[in-house]
Formats: sequence, structure tokens, C-alpha cells
Amino acid sequence: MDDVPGTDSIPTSGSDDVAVAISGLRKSYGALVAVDGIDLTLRRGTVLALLGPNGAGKTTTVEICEGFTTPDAGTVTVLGLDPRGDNDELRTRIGVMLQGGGAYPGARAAEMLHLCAAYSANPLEPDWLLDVLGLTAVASTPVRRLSGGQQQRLSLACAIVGRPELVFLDEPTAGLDAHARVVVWDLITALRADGVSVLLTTHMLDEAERLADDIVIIDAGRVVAAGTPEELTSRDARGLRISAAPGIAIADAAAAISAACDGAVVTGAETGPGEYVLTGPTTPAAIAALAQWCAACDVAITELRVDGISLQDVFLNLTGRKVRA
Ligand SMILES: Nc1ncnc2c1ncn2[C@@H]1O[C@H](COP(=O)(O)OP(=O)(O)OP(=O)(O)O)[C@@H](O)[C@H]1O
Repeated sequence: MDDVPGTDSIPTSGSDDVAVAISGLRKSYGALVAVDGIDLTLRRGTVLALLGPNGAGKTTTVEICEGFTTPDAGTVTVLGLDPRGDNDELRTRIGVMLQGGGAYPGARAAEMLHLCAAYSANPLEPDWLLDVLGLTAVASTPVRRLSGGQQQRLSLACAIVGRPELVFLDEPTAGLDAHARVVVWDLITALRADGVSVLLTTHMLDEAERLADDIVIIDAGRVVAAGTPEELTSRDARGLRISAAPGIAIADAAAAISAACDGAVVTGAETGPGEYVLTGPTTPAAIAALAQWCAACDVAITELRVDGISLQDVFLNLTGRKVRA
């Protein structure tokens, strides 16, 4: 994709190189603790992916940054400003893509985008954006008649048409087909290349791995891991993958390998029904210990591989496999 046209004028100056700084952030809804002491930093001109299972607190965190929700404790600065106290100034400098759109349902797609563009002193060309996002053919279709994926793309267009310095994208590719996902990924890459900072929430590990400079994994309102995609996946870069019956005591297998390998750190996870990964040593001693454990426990392995560890393995190891409410 071409660069976003005319983005030389995007202001990236500021007192520092931080777009979003969050420290000790907390938010509860009654007895439910949605955000439980989150710290994170989005560097200017980079993409940060906030990853987490359902209900982890991603949207709450982003809504606090956008000024829509008041935190109970902690500090948040966005482009050096207070999201609630300085909301009027921030509105002109940030772009927000909400889950579920936020457009006027009666307006036509192009009208909607032109309306969003009219709020900016120096907007992107709306018709160019419609074209890039594959929406030209539905430009005069009322928003309520657009498909879910078309509404999602229009929502993204509305978030970026005003040339924001910083854009919040809440699950930007949820519900999009494979072609549309790639278009959105290319657009996010082009925004980053033009100096725009992006805070992205996603469930899609491949999306985070592909787009993000930094990844923060949260679970139950807390940060459980943070780093570059490379840092997160090279922490335990290799492991043993096995296929066997679902539900075997993989933690016991991990303990057996650890005991045979001088107490090396070994973690076991079932990454899919009957599919397991044991992160840690892959030496002959580790494989022999695994085989001995299988023999002792009457576990039949149908496949054994020595493999690299993916972000999905790291994510499942950290957040478990239980489906969240
Ligand atoms: N306005 C609210 N009132 C009560 N509970 C809320 C409210 N908003 C969020 N929650 C709860 O706070 C927790 C965190 O929700 P949040 O939407 O931030 O999670 P998420 O990580 O974005 O989840 P998902 O991936 O499913 O969108 C959830 O248990 C949710 O039910």
C-alpha cells in the first residue's frame, strides 16, 4: 500500500517520546475488579498491542485513555494530556475506533466519512480512504445497511480520516474476512510508517505478532507479560510438542522433565484438544524423561516434535485455557 498521502504534517513533536503512559491503573465495577494495577507505555510512532482473553480489561483500559471512563486510581497521560480534563484538546489529536461502530445509522457511508473529516482542519481525502478500504461501491449505502465487515472498515476510516497523532483501535479486524484483514493490516502499517502511534486491542495473536512493536498481555486486569514479539517468544524459544489423548497431566510431565534436567524451568500447556507444548529444554535427557513419564503413566504419544515456541504458546501458557465469562 502507498503511504498515507500528505501525512508529513502530522505533528509528532512533544515534550517526550511517549504517546500514552499508564501507571497503577485501577477500575472496578461494584465488586468486579476490571483493571487491577496496569502499567504500560506506548512510544510515539509505534504500535502497541494489548492482548488478553475475554474480560481481561482491555476495553476498560482503552476507554479510560479515551476519556470515556473514569479510573478509580492510577495516572494516565495521553499525548502529555489528561484524558478527561483535557478532553477537548485531545479530541482533535486522537482517533477512536469503537467496537460496534459508533456511526449514525441513517447516514450514507460516504456522508458519514465526510462528516468525520469536517471535524479536522487537515483531513485525509475521504474518497481515497473509501477506495483503500474497499468501500467505494457502497459509498451511497446507508450505514445501517452495510455488512458488519463494511461497518467495521467505515469505523476505521472515521477513526483515521482526521489525521490523528494517536489512534485507538479496539479489535479493528474482528469479523473481517481474510482480504479485508490484510487491507486493514496494511493501513495500520502505513500509519505507523507515517509516525502515527497506535494502541490496538486484539484477540488475534498473529495480528499482534505482525503489527506490534510492543505487546502487553493482560489477564484478569493485570499485566502478565510485556515485551517485543521477539522477546516474548524467545524467552523459552524452544520446546517439545506432543500429540496424545486430551486431558493428560501435562504439568506432571513438565515436572518430570525439569527433575531430569537439573531443575530447568519447564512449563506444560494443552494448546488444543490433545495437543501439548512443553517449553524448556529439548535435550536428549528431556526427551528421555518425557518418554519415561509417558511409560509410567501409560500415555500413548502419537506425535513428538522439537519446535520453536509461538506467541500463541506463550499466551496460553500465561493465561490458561479456560474460556472466560
Ligand atoms: N460498564 C460496566 N459495568 C460493569 N461491568 C463492566 C463494565 N464494563 C466492563 N465490565 C466488566 O469488566 C471486565 C473487563 O471488561 P473489558 O470489556 O474491559 O474486557 P476486554 O478485555 O475488553 O474483553 P473482550 O475481549 O471480551 O472485549 C469484564 O468482566 C466486564 O464484564
